Amino acid sequence: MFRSSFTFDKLLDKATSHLQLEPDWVAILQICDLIRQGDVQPKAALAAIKKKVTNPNPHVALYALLVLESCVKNCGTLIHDEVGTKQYMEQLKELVKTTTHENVKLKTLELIQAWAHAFRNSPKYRAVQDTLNIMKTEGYNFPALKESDAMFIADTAPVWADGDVCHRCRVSFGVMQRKHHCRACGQVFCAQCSSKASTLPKFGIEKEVRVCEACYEQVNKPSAV
Ligand SMILES: O=P(O)(O)O[C@@H]1[C@H](O)[C@H](OP(=O)(O)O)[C@@H](O)[C@H](O)[C@H]1O
Ligand SMILES: [Zn+2]
Ligand SMILES: [Zn+2]
Repeated sequence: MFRSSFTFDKLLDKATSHLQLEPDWVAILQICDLIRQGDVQPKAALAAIKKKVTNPNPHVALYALLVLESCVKNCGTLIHDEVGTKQYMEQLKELVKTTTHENVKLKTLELIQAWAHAFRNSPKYRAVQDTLNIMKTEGYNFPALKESDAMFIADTAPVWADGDVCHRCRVSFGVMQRKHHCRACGQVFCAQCSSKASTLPKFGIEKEVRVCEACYEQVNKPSAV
């Protein structure tokens, strides 16, 4: 886990370096992979990204907004649950109010509007639409909506469940019996019931990650010809 968060920080520094002449999409998508694979916690990732978004250097801030945009597009519920909150939207509204860089302001307005459209049928993320409406009444001019900005990948790995016993064999967790999570179904298992690994292309996970016995069978069963 430590190595992954170190990798995450390195990738974020690289993706938001003011020395970049253009977006480093490889680094940006690797950041999304780390989040999707559960290698870095969404809260920690977003906190690090927010620090970069509020960086006084406009290049760093703008690249950080691109990272944020990609995470929302590619990491699904894991990220939406954090970004779609009143608290997070207030932070973005504050950025629009305080930034002295027109392009940072414009990009942030663009994101708020795209997310409000993307989450228009999700009461859970009501705070996004509310923020858009409030800012419009406060006189902020939003750019024209680009439908493509509001298109997110549909399938992302499920949020991890919690539990005191293994979802498969019911053994109780403790000091000698550690919890593990299957990246495919999100359930919690003992080591014996989640000892296998598999790629999960349907969730955009290209590296082998921990899966439970049932999901391993499901993902690797020979497809019916
Ligand atoms: O080893 P621990 O200190 O118990 O921490 C556990 C590991 O981080 C597991 O990662 P893994 O699924 O990749 O094993 C994770 O699924 C559990 O939720 C954590 O409790
Ligand atoms: Zn078990
Ligand atoms: Zn599973």
